[in-house]
Amino acid sequence: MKIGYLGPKGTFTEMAARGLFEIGELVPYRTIPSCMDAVESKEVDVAVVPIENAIEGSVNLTIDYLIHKQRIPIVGGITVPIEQHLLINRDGSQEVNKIMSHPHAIAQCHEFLQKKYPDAEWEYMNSTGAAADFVKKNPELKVAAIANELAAKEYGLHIKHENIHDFSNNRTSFVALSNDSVTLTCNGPHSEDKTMLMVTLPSDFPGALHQVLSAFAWRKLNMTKIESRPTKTGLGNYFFIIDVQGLMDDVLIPGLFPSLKHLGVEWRFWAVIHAIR
Ligand SMILES: O=C(O)C(=O)C[C@]1(C(=O)O)C=C[C@@H](O)C=C1
Repeated sequence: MKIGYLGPKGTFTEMAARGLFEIGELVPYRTIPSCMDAVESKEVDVAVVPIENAIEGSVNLTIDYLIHKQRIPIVGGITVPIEQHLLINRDGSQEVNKIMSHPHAIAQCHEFLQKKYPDAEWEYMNSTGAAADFVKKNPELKVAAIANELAAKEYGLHIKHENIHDFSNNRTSFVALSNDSVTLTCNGPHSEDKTMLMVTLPSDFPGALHQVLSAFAWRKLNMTKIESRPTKTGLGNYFFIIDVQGLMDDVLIPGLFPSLKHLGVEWRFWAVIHAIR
């Protein structure tokens, strides 16, 4: 089995892919969309991409691409603890005037950067691994990467500052996308199993969202997230992403759908089965 992931080597997504699948060939892609396109063109059997970070919230690129471009089924998920380090070249300067990383990784370390490197420039990269790769390839520059321990090993970089993320409970959830049924490193139900629903209201009228949420409430469905995203059809047009605890085969979630239909709501759902870490 070929597993596409947001590369290059040494990203958190690689860690997630290794946690989700015991066997398979890992194929790195430069961006989240190219990784998802590779599933549709059958270059790979499955793609692993980040979907939500505990500090920064949703990975909008993944959600929007999943909804507007490639509606690939979610076949699994995993949540990975995120520990960020500041990496520099072993043979390079100890001085740092530029810090590179994925935007989420930079945002997760704002306090540290403000305190330790208030004058350093930031440069956003496609992934933490891409930043580490750049630092490795440019020893003459005074650059550092925010990335993980795997990247430090992979690119032979020195950890100048360890655990620089501002909040200790930093975690990111990743999903596996595939048109086929795949075998996950997963055994039985998990407390983080959830169903993700995309809900579009029939029209904008007072209480429309309240009516939809009532259908969840009286079934005692535990919503763990609700978020609005633009439909991209015009200013002020939004749909909702709703996460509900439990899987589709639970009795209560399928029972929700007739009510949504009655309210004229359009919906789409994905079951996110979590691998055991
Ligand atoms: O850059 C990486 O290593 C990724 O896997 C991407 C990503 C993200 O999209 O949020 C994943 C986990 C961390 O939160 C930082 C970056």
